[in-house]
Amino acid sequence: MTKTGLHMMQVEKAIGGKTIVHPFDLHVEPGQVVAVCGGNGAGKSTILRMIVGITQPSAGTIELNGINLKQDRVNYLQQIGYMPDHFNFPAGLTASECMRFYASLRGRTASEADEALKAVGLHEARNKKVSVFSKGMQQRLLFAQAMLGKPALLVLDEPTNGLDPYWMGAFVDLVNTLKREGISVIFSTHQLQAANEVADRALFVINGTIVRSAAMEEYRAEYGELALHRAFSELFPRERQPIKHSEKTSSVTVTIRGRESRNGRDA
Ligand SMILES: Nc1ncnc2c1ncn2[C@@H]1O[C@H](COP(=O)(O)OP(=O)(O)OP(=O)(O)O)[C@@H](O)[C@H]1O
Repeated sequence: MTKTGLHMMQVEKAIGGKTIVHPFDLHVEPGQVVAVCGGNGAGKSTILRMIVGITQPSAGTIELNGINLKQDRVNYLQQIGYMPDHFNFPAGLTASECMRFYASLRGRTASEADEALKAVGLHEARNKKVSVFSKGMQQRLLFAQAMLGKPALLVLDEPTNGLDPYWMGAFVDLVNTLKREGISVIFSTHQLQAANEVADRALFVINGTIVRSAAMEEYRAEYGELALHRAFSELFPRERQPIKHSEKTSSVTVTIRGRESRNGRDA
């Protein structure tokens, strides 16, 4: 039977002899929303960039709906929409021209491009040049291109950066709509409020190690409201300390310093 969702097994990244992301396992189910949280330079973007095939893992296996990234890259990538943390849009193009360009690259129609622009509230601004867009508008355009064609998995790097409170709320609504359609979403963020509101599961990354991965119910049971803010304050001071092997995980297996732990117990 085909495995559904995203499966990352013993994935790690080292550059020039330095480990940027320590080995970890992660499963994202269809329709599940996962937040990747952590401070600057923790390794969040590197994890996302490995999922979208921009950065090649040094070891491990990545599969989406049974398709292996390494063995069948084209079909694997067709299932993914990616929003990078920053991007230089082609100079001189309007929002509509940009979206139609992305749509043509992905074999999607102009009306799908228009629908995606509407979904992020850029329909009125469609004939404006992207070069005059505010940061928040550019973020929404990047989100729209990632959503094009409703891929199985959306990978969003800092999607809420630059969004005002209204669009932060709209982001939560949009993600919830995608989730209801069975689309999985994994996103990195420094803004724990957005993660609190929309995630089903949250990972905390410190110095390239996933120190905790748990369902939101688990965080809420432990910390109550604003669960991720409290979890972050508890985990963050440990940044310069050795990571203990007893870190709790939920259904995800996390490998810390080369040893494997499932649900907080040795596997
Ligand atoms: N190509 C590279 N060569 C060398 N080091 C790199 C490379 N890419 C990333 N790194 C390092 O890996 C670490 C993790 O970087 P990454 O961009 O994944 O962090 P991040 O959690 O997304 O940070 P931020 O929140 O600041 O965007 C950083 O120390 C970074 O300097």
